[in-house]
Amino acid sequence: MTILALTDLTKRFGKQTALDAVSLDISPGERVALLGHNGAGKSTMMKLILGLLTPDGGTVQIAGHPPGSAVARSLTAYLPENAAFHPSLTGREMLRHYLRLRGQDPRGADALLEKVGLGDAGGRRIGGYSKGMRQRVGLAQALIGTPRLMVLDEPTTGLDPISRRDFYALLDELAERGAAILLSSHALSELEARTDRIVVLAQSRMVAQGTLADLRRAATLPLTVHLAARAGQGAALAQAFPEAQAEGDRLILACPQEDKLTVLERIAARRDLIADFDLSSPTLDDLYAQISGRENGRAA
Ligand SMILES: Nc1ncnc2c1ncn2[C@@H]1O[C@H](COP(=O)(O)OP(=O)(O)OP(=O)(O)O)[C@@H](O)[C@H]1O
Repeated sequence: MTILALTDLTKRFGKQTALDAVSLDISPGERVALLGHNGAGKSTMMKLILGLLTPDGGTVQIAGHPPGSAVARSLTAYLPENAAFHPSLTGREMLRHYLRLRGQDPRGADALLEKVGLGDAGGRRIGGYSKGMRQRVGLAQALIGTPRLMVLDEPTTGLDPISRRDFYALLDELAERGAAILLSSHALSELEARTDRIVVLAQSRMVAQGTLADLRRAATLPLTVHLAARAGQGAALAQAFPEAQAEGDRLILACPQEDKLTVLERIAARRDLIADFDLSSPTLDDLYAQISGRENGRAA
């Protein structure tokens, strides 16, 4: 089953193509990260999904319904990049208002506040909230009802590290209950363990998509091997791995994916010289830099 289906979705603003024939399906329980440089088309894609913009080509379907329709709206929750709230209302009053708008019992406000860690601040005016607290009000608003699709535009901007961790834990919980989640972010390192699939937009086109493992396989980036010599064996180790770079008393070796086993065999064969070693895969930052760099090069 698919909750969100984009087919050849295209949007132009005058001569500027903001989104170019993007197709994407998201299933219940999937957490998908949308990455792309400024102006790549992420917000445009989200606005098309919400029915706030009309496409120039292609289609959007939310559980089979057109975006902006009553059913699609009841299934979709949205957290905009800079959620704005009435500063003179308290967090509780604001959420009661949103609950009423969505035809729900306003007494649910306290449970929502509790859920996003604002249980103690519900009686204070939003004007006095920090940026992170306002972001949490936005998240609480997005949790009203039982959204099947959550569209979150840079939701962790302004959140401190603990709040980010709590935020992703909440997303995990929602995904476990079957919500499909599409979130954009520039904070790549925090997405590595927290999303099931990564979609990369560049120059308005989708240039890569897959799990982190898929992207790693498709990339030509090497793994990095760190070797630490046994006492007094630094020079001998450097001779055994002449292609490595020395950094203090450690050696750093770039290891192409296809040579992984060969390099491990060489390490095992020289265990007399090696006290310890580490093997690290390219990070999402490395992969993203490679993918978007490649595309920028193509566009130049
Ligand atoms: N209302 C609009 N009118 C004209 N051009 C627009 C409009 N909205 C977006 N664009 C253009 O479409 C392109 C994609 O913009 P979009 O806001 O979707 O990018 P983004 O990936 O969300 O960027 P950011 O990371 O900066 O939020 C940009 O070139 C932008 O200038």
